[in-house]
Order: sequence, then C-alpha cells, then structure tokens
Amino acid sequence: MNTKRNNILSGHIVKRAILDSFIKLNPIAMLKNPVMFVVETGTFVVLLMTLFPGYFDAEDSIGFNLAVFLILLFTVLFANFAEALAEGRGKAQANTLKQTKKEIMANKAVGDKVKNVPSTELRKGDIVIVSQGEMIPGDGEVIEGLASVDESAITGESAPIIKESGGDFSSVTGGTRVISDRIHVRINSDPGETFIDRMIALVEGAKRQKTPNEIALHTLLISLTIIFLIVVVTLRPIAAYVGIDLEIPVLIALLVCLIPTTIGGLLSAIGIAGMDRVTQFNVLARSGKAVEASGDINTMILDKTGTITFGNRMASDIVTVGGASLEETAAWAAISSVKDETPEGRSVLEWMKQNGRSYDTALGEGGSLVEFKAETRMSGIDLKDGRQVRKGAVDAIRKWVSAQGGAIPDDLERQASRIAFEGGTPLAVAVNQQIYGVIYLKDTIKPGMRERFDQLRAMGIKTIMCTGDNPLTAATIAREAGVDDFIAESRPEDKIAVIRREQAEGKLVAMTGDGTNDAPALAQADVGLAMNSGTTAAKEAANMVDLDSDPSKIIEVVAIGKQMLMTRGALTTFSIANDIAKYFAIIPAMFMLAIPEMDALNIMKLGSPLSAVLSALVFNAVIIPLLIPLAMKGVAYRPMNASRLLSRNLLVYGLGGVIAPFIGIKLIDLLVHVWI
Ligand SMILES: Nc1ncnc2c1ncn2[C@@H]1O[C@H](COP(=O)(O)OP(=O)(O)OP(=O)(O)O)[C@@H](O)[C@H]1O
Ligand SMILES: [K+]
Ligand SMILES: [Mg+2]
Repeated sequence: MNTKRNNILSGHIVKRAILDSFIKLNPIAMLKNPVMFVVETGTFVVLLMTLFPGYFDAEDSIGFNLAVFLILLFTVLFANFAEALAEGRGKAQANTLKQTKKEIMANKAVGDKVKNVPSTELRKGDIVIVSQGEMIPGDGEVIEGLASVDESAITGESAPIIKESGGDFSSVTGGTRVISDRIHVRINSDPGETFIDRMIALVEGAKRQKTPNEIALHTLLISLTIIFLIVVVTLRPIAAYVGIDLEIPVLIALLVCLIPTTIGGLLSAIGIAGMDRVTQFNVLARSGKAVEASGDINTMILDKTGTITFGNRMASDIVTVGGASLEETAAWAAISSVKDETPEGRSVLEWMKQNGRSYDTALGEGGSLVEFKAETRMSGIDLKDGRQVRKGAVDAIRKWVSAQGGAIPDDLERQASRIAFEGGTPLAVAVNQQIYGVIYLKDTIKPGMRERFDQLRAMGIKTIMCTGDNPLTAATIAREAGVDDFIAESRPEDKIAVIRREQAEGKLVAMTGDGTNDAPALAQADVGLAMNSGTTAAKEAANMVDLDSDPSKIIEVVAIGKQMLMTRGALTTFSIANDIAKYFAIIPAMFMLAIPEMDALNIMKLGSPLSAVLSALVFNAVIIPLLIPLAMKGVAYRPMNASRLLSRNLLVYGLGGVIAPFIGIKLIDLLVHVWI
C-alpha cells in the first residue's frame, strides 16, 4: 500500500462522504448509533409538525419548527459525514488495492510439467514457479531457490527484499514481483483469503467490530440518553400540572441538547481514524481491538538483536584462549561458519577475507552443517573425520565441551567478559574438547532508543529486553539503551513465560517477533506485532503485521493506540461538559416561553427565548463538524503518566467543554436574534 496518501481529504473523498451522509440516514442503519437514532426520530417528529401544522395545533410556529427541523437534520448529517469521511480514506485505499489484484497467470507445477493457469485457480498446497520479471500469483512460502522481490505494491518500499527457502525470510505475498532469479513457491491461501483480500476487507472497514472500550462507552451513552429521555418526557406533564405548556419541538430541542450527540456523532469516526492511522504507518491490524489494546499496554517485551540494536552483528575481532594460535583459532572459526548462512556466520568469513587469512575450505565444505538454533545457541559443522566444530554462546560452548570431558581455559571468562562489557557478543569456538578462542561480534544500538524508552516510561510502560545473549552483554545494552529490565540467555519458551507472568499480574503485554519460534509468544501477547518479512506462522499468530518489518515500530503502534484512547476520552469529556452548559441556555428559555416574568433566569442575556433555543441547537450541531479534524487526527499527544494525563485532559476538555457553549451560543444568538 502506498504510504504517500497525504491527499486524504481530496475532493473526491469529501464528495463521496457527502453523498454517504444522506445514504446513512436510513433509520435501520442508524440503529447502531442509538444517540443519533434518537435525534433522527426527533427530526422526523418535528418534520411532521412542520408539514401538518393543523393536525398538531402548531400553525403559529411553522417558521420556528422548520428551523428546528433543519438544524436537527444537519446534526444527523454532520454525524454521518464524520463517519463517512473517516471511512473514505480506507475505501479509496481499498480501490487501489483492488487494482493490484488483477488476475495473474501462474506457472503451476503439475508432476514434472508446468501448466499455465490463472491465479484464481490456485489452491492451498499448489506449487508454482516464479521467474525474473513475473508476479507472484498468491501468498505462499518459498520452498526452493532464492530471489529478490519487489514488494512495493504492498509496502510502498521500493528496495527489493531477498526471499529464500528455509529460515525467517521465506514467506512471499501475492501481487509482488520477482526481480531476479527464480523461486518455487508453495501456495498457502485459497482464493479470497489472501493477504491482499484481507487487507482490502480491513481498510474498507467492512468487518469493523466495536472494540471493548467502545462498547463500554456506548453503554454509557445509551444510559445517558435514556435518562435524559425520561427527564424530558416527564417534564411536560409536570409543567402542565403547574399550568405551563411546553411545546414539543422545544422539548425535542432540549433533549437533543442534553444527550451526548457530540461524542455520539464522532465515536465511530475516532475508531476508524485510529485504525487508519495505524495503516498509514504501514502496519496492518487484524482488528480495531488490537489497536485499542495497544493503547492500554503496561509491559513491552523487546528482543535485543534487530530491535534495540541494528542486528547486523559482525565479527570484528577474533581472540585466542588457552594458548591456541590465532592462525588455528581463526581457521576453526571460519570452518564452523562455512555453511552457516546467518549474518553472524557470513560475517566471520568476511572477517577472514578482510584480514587476509586463509583456511582449509575443502575441510569445511565436506562436513555436514549443524544449523544455528536459538535453543542450542550454537552452530557449526561435523567433519567427515568425526571431529565436531562449534561456535556459539560462551556458556553453551562451555557446557558442550565440559560434557565431553574437556577443560575450560582459564582466560576464556576474562576474554568473553571484556567483549560482553563493551556490549559485544562473544562466540566461543571449539573443536571437540578444546576451546580455541572467542569471536567478537559487534552490534550497534539504534540511535534514539534511549529517548523512546524514556517516552515509554513516561507513558507508564515497562520495557523488558529478552535476549538469547549472555547476561553481561545484555546488561550493557540494556543500560545503554535505557530499558527497564532485561532477561538474558532466554530461549523462545522463556519469552512466553515472561508474558504469562506479566499477564498474571493483570498487565497487558505487547511484543514483536518474526520467527516461527516467536509465534507462540506473539499469540500469547495481547498485542503481537509480526514482521512482514517473517514466517507465515509468526504472521498468523500475531494480531498486527508491520509491512516495513521494523521491529521497533511497536513503540509507534502503542503511541497511536494511546492517542486513540485519549482522543475518545477527551471528546467524551468535552461532549458531556458541553451538554451541561447548554442547560443554562435552554432551560431558562423554555420556562420564559411559558412565563415571561422568568426573565431573571436568562443569565446568558440571550436575545429571546426562541433565539436561545435555536442558538443552543445550532451550537450543538456545528460542534460536530468543527471537531471532525480533531477526531480524525487525534488529540495532541505527549507521553506522561495516566493520572497527570487525566487531570490535564479534564482541565482542557472538561473546562473547555463547559466554557465553549457559553461563548458559542452567545455569538450564535447575536446572529440569530437579528431574524427573530
Ligand atoms: N550463527 C550463530 N552461530 C552460533 N551462535 C550464534 C549464532 N547466532 C547467534 N549465536 C549465539 O546464540 C545466542 C542466541 O541467539 P539468538 O539469535 O537466539 O538471540 P539474540 O539474537 O542474541 O538475542 P535476541 O533474542 O535479542 O535476538 C546469541 O546471543 C549468540 O551467543
Ligand atoms: K448534545
Ligand atoms: Mg535473534
């Protein structure tokens, strides 16, 4: 999806939203927004009274009733417009996506032949062959080969990405293009269930479900509406009892002013815009619930390599231990890496080249690879002659060597600690029972990490770095980056344990990951952000996917979630405060209409009772479109703790909400009073 979507409020979207505002008047659709449904019902009643005044004994007030009808109609239209506008961007985006979904011809492998079939005929499990220049016909996993793929159609990022079989970079997305080489892909989604399909459904908001917080707020709004409905309905007989005749349109105006129309009109726009803001960050959220949960996060689990650091850990030095020669130590380091395809492994060979060192390549090539695993924290090669060559985390190698009865060189600890103290990762190199030396892997902390963690702390979020690395390295990086806590030598299952522990304390937990072994933890976390470059398993388990595959983006996602919750809170406060203030305009006016002597109640010194009612109603209507930009953009967000935030918001939006109507209604009254 193209990130360049700044033409948000293009004329086209606005036009479409205006049209939709009328379509949304359909009362059945309106039922999902009870506050506005009440307003619409009132509008209809006043319309009847305007059209058939004789029937209602309302000939004298046709003009006034017509004005009330129009203002009420606009109140509903404005609310519809807010929602339609928020939906508009998603719809426009969905159209663009649909265009990328053109039918593609696929080379399907059938036995040892290749058949040309349209992509719509592909099913889960089919194997397709995609060559240079061709589009990948469906979502799947590379099972053979390596290719660079242009994913700009979905990520907006033009730099090609290497996709290869096995490991964490094997998943491909339909609609992206192979720009070099050739891959075999096993399709893993049926038509209509692809990534692009899901993305379209998502941005269209077709399946938008109310989030838990939204539901709670809805209940509150409905309760307030019912209470005010009862108040207003009982007001008439009570007034009649003391001889005051309250007009129905005035009572409807009162009701509409009292019920929370501002937030009722903007609520769904806030939710949609929040989702949209996440999408603009190139993050796909499975549901609004996920976005909202990210706003309530208390704990964030981050891994070190690739999230806090750049993750391109490079061999920068090799030191010897136990009196081994540098010659042989470097050679064994290289041999252990000949078949290790991880960046760490490749960097060892690169170091050899740059330092002009050679080793017995054939010896390594002849052996069989012992792949790096997060569980063993080692990698290496089993040579044909039976010797086992390993490199890996120092404690893992130490255990491995001890288990074979080997001795641990005295200077191993010192060398490893020195590297770890500097924030580097020491990898010990061993052959059978002998440890030869240590590889110094250097990694750099991403710039600005400390500021980000400071912000998170200010938001009241605890950060825990979980790393497979040793405690010393972990401590150094944790200190330099400014995370609150760290867990070293953690295996994948340890991450789940940390998440469960936090959740047991009633906390909401976020985490990022990309590997298949991250999948369980991603599923366990309340907010799991998977990298688009990651494995299918990780993406399926997570409730968000980052198209740019930037693990540190979880920080932004949480900020967006917080902003969405705050916007909703702020506008609710504003709306309710507002309604209270309207009391002072409309109640005195209502009684003054019946008993002119009650002029003393007119504390706002409004022109006339009728103009007071209309002014309050106009204010009530126009505040909705005036607040649309705020609802869509979100309130200005500064990280601070929850209670300070609450008091600040109460001050700004609560007090602001009380004062605004006094000024607004007074100004409108000055204008309206010219006519009546
Ligand atoms: N290619 C490799 N060969 C041998 N050992 C490795 C290799 N890559 C990493 N290690 C060792 O295994 C440990 C665990 O690696 P892993 O990638 O699981 O975690 P990590 O990258 O250190 O931490 P994080 O969880 O923050 O990504 C590393 O700290 C390192 O000591
Ligand atoms: K209102
Ligand atoms: Mg790692």
